[in-house]
Amino acid sequence: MIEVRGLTKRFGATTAVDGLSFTVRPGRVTGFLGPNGSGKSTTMRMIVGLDRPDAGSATVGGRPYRTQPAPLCAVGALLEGRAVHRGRTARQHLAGLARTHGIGARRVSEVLAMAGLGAVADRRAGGFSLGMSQRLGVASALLGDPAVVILDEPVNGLDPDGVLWIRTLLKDLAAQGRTILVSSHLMSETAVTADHLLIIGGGRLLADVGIDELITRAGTNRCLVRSPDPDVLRDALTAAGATITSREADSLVVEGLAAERIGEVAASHGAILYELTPHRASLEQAYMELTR
Ligand SMILES: Nc1ncnc2c1ncn2[C@@H]1O[C@H](COP(=O)(O)OP(=O)(O)OP(=O)(O)O)[C@@H](O)[C@H]1O
Repeated sequence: MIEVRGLTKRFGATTAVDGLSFTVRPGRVTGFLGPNGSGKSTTMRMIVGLDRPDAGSATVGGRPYRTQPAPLCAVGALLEGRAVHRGRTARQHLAGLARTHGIGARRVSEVLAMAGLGAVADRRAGGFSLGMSQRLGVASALLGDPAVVILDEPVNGLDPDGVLWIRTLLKDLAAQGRTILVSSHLMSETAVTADHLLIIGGGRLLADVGIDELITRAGTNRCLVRSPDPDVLRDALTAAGATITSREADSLVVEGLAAERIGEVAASHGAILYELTPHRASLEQAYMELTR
């Protein structure tokens, strides 16, 4: 568990983080969302003791990061601009970190494989692409088998393969009961992986909310419905209280009814469904409205 209370950081006249309080719980992926410059990195840096707060506190598993006896085993963090000695190989880099915590060579090989770096483990990290460097950063974060994982924009620089890898990894880590905090400035990316969202703007908390609740709260319950019986469906859904905002050959955009209810209405009228997709654009809209 991560607990942040009244956290504040100023850089000269800029208040980067402004009285932030939130709790990040285990067993789920928490997305830390906000536009560029909203204070995500600064918050994460304060959680792991790299920046000193002007006010407030952050604890991991009940104690400040700086007082953790074996920090790598308590918190795994990937932060922007993490330094890797360019002349060292990926394995040497990890082995160096491992030595500071009495972690063995076997765990180094394990995290190299987990990060998909097995084949390049003995190449110099200086020649790594941005995506490979990100993978090495994630491998470093997981080295100590930490209960809490903090990743700052891990998708940056990853190819589609890498993006899929990180999504699956985050979900697996959460399913193992770990606490996962992952930042992004993109709702579309976060919505795929996160169960819960912390949305910030101007260093302040705008929302601490489950993804499903955000959709409901935004009141933009929109679904794309494809069917060979669009006329039957249009009439039945309208009668059930929905608004049809668009109609094409075999598809309808339906507002005001949850996907489950649309399915029930279709079944009770014997209408075949080819597709029933809750609109992710509505999440994007809710995010834009919150952070405007
Ligand atoms: N070391 C620093 N010195 C001066 N200003 C800083 C420093 N670090 C951050 N800031 C400022 O604090 C604010 C918050 O920055 P931060 O990097 O935490 O935001 P962010 O949400 O992580 O943005 P991004 O998505 O662009 O990384 C910005 O206005 C930034 O310019």
